[in-house]
Amino acid sequence: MGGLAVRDVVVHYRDDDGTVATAVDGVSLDIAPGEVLALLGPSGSGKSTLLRAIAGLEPLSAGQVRWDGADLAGVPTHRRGFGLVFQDGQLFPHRDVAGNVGFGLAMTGPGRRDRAAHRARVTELLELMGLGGFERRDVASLSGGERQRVALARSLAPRPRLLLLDEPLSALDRALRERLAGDVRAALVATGTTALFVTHDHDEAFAVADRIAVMDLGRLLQVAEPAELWHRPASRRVAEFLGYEAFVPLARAPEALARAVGVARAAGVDGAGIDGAGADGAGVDGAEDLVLALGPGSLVTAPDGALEGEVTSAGFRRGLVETVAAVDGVGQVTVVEPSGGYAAASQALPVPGARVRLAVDAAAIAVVRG
Ligand SMILES: Nc1ncnc2c1ncn2[C@@H]1O[C@H](COP(=O)(O)OP(=O)(O)OP(=O)(O)O)[C@@H](O)[C@H]1O
Repeated sequence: MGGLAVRDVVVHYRDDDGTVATAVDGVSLDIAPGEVLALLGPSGSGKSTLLRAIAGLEPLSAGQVRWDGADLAGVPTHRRGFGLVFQDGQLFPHRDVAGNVGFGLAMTGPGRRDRAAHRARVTELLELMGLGGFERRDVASLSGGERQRVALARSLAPRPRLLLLDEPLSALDRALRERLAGDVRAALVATGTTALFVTHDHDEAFAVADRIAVMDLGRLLQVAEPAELWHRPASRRVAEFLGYEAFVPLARAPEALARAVGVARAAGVDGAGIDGAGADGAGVDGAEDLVLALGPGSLVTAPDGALEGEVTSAGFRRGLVETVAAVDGVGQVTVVEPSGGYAAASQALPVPGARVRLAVDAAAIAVVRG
C-alpha cells in the first residue's frame, strides 16, 4: 500500500538519572495517500514524540516507519520529503510573506531558475490560505491566525509527500481555531496533501480529519472515522476523552433508558456500539459489563419524557441553549437544544434547581464495556 506505514514503533527517552521512559509503546498506523489523519490524545500521551519519530527527528527503539513500502531508517529528516508545521509557525522575521512562503520552494521546487513559476506558486498558496495580496507584508505585522496561515502556505508550497502538523492551532483563541481548522482541512483537501495533524482538542480533530487516531499513555486506543469514533467509542476511556459525560452500567440503568437503547437496536436504529445489548441486558453474553455512555445530545427536553433531572446551570451558546442537568439514576448530562424557542419573551431559560423532564435519543447514546 502507498502512503505512510508505521509498524510497532517504540520510542524511549532516557532521563538524566538514567531511567528509561516509554513515550511511544508499540504503535502501528497507516495513512493512505491524500488522507488527513488526526492524532488525538491528552497532554503527555506521546503524540509529538510519534510525529517526531515519523519525521526522523527522534530515533526509534523498535519498529519501522515506511513510505510507499520503503523503510525510512537511515533517511535523514530533510531527505524524507515531509513538511513540518509547529504551534508557533516559526516564520523568518527578516523575510516578507512572499519570502517566507517561497523559502521551501527555493530549496526544492522550481527555485530561482524559474522566477515566474516561483511567483505563481507563492500567489497560488497565499490565495488558497485566504491571504491574497499579502506578498509584501512584513510578517511582524500579521495576526497570530495570519502567521499560521503563512506557515501552512510555506509548508504546502513544495508539495510535501506528507505534511506533519504538531498542534498548529493551539496558540490561537478558540473562535479563530475553529475557523482555521475548517480552512486547514479545505487547503489539505484542495492540494490532495497526505497529512498527520496532532492535537489534544477533539473538536479540532473532528473538524480536520478523515480519520482520527486516539492515543493515550503511548498507545493507540482506536482509529476510526469521526462519526464512527463518536458513536462507537471502543472503550470507556475513549468515550471520556471525547466528551461523554455520564456512564451508567446497563444493569443499573433506569428502565426507560435501557428500554430506549434496546428498542432502538431492535428497530435497527444503531445507536449502540456493541452487539448483544438487549432491552434489559439479560441473557446476553457479557451484557453485565456493558455501560451506557451519555453526552451532549443523548437527552432532549420533552414534557412527557420518561427521565427527570434537576437543572444545574443553563446558558446560551451560539444559537443553542445548553442545560446541564443532574439526571436521576444517570448523572450529570448536558442537554442541547435550538435556542429559537426561547426567543419568545414568555419562555425563560431553565433556572438552577428546576425539575426538567427528558426523553432519550437512543441513537446518541454509546455502549461501551466498563
Ligand atoms: N526529550 C524528552 N526527554 C525525556 N522525556 C520526554 C522528552 N520529550 C517527551 N518526553 C516525555 O514523553 C512523554 C510523551 O511526550 P509527548 O510530548 O510526545 O506527548 P504529547 O502527547 O505530544 O503531549 P503534549 O500535547 O503535552 O505535547 C511525556 O511523558 C513526556 O514527558
